[in-house]
Amino acid sequence: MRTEGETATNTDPTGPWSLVVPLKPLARAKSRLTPASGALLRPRLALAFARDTVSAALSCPEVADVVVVTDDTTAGAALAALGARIVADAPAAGLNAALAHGERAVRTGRPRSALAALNADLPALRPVELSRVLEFSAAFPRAFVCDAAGIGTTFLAAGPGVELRPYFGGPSRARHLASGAVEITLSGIDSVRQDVDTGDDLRAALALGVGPYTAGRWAAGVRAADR
Ligand SMILES: Nc1nc2c(ncn2[C@@H]2O[C@H](COP(=O)(O)OP(=O)(O)OP(=O)(O)O)[C@@H](O)[C@H]2O)c(=O)[nH]1
Ligand SMILES: C=C(OP(=O)(O)O)C(=O)O
Repeated sequence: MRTEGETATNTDPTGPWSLVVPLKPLARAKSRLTPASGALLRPRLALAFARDTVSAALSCPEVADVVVVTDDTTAGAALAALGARIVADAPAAGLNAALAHGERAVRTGRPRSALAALNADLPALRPVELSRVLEFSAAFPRAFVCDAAGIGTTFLAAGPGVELRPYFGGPSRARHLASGAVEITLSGIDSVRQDVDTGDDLRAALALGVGPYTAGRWAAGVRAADR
């Protein structure tokens, strides 16, 4: 594990980043949130989280493009309107297959691109914090950020010409460490770590300060017009 103060092995700048954001169909997304949100609000919150995540990512000066891998047409249209490129989840074989598919889509067009996977459930994501993570990651072949719970992963980066090799899902922090990826232990990147799976996670994200889509959706709840 490397910390902020340690010497990096390669300080070459990697140039602009491509981010791959996976998103499950909204009808199935964020199922663990149902007890806190109710069944009607849950898919709308899942979309709001993705909009805030993609919007913050696109605001980072280091980010050249954001590729969203999803089969959800509603989410695809909403995220394309923000400036993301939408790629169908053609493998339909789960999260890591979707990320590998997104990686191929990026590298077909930009073979030497630095690339990172970023979960779509980071509604408090702050561009300045993601920028720090990208800058730090640029020094290593592969690097990751563990989630707020300290068990999973919210971000995994691969430098130019380096395969992403994602091992997301459940206790992925240990798998990413075992795979040789460097854990990013920067302080002050809470917004990059705060994924939202449960009601407690949502409360933590709201306390950090969520983006406008999530704030608006949470405040409005499920309006009569949405039913
Ligand atoms: N394209 C794609 N994205 C996925 C898939 N599975 C999970 N994701 C996305 O991967 C990220 C992390 O997934 P989770 O935190 O487990 O989110 P989730 O699957 O919606 O949550 P739960 O239903 O509560 O398990 C989120 O952005 C999900 O939308 C998949 O099979 N395909
Ligand atoms: C996708 C992951 O976990 P979760 O489903 O708990 O967000 C992960 O952390 O790799």
